Amino acid sequence: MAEKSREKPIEMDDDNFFMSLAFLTSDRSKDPVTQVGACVVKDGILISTGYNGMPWGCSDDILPWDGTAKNEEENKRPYVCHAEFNAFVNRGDKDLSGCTLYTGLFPCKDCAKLIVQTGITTVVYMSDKHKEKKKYIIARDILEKANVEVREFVPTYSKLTLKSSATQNPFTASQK
Ligand SMILES: Nc1ccn([C@H]2C[C@H](O)[C@@H](COP(=O)(O)O)O2)c(=O)n1
Ligand SMILES: [Zn+2]
Repeated sequence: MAEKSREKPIEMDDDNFFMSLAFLTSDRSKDPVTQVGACVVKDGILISTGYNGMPWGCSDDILPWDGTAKNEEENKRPYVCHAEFNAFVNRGDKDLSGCTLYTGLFPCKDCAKLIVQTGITTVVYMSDKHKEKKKYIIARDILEKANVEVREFVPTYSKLTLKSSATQNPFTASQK
């Protein structure tokens, strides 16, 4: 029987791998506007993941996600646990000092404070779409003042496909 030809497995570096994992994690978020995923990594080993969502036990359907409600308390935004926050909570009792945080969206000021207090030393982000907003300007300042290394992730793959077959390498990636 002729052997099936297989694509050569790709060797994915940490940044591409863990940012892809952050994006895969973000898929679990119920926020129809912005799905954010984050993961915490130490020495190339995954410690924890998180995505944005309502606090445990609070229904996803009681408040509007789109920010259209007049009163702040009727909007989802102040209630949502951010992806980074959830990644910290989900770590259990693991020590985060010296870890790298991968996040799809630049952290807000509250998550920036947690980044510093947990001892995370590097933040890798993909989008900084809120950079003009006060809480993100403050976040950048907090991280800078606390000497946390912050860098933007620039993907080196143009496409990453996840196939649902357990018997094959489920990833195919196209190099740029
Ligand atoms: N670094 C971030 C920023 C935002 N989020 C969450 C919070 C909301 O569910 C959603 C969108 O926020 P917005 O863009 O409307 O300010 O993303 C997060 O998890 N991590
Ligand atoms: Zn946040």
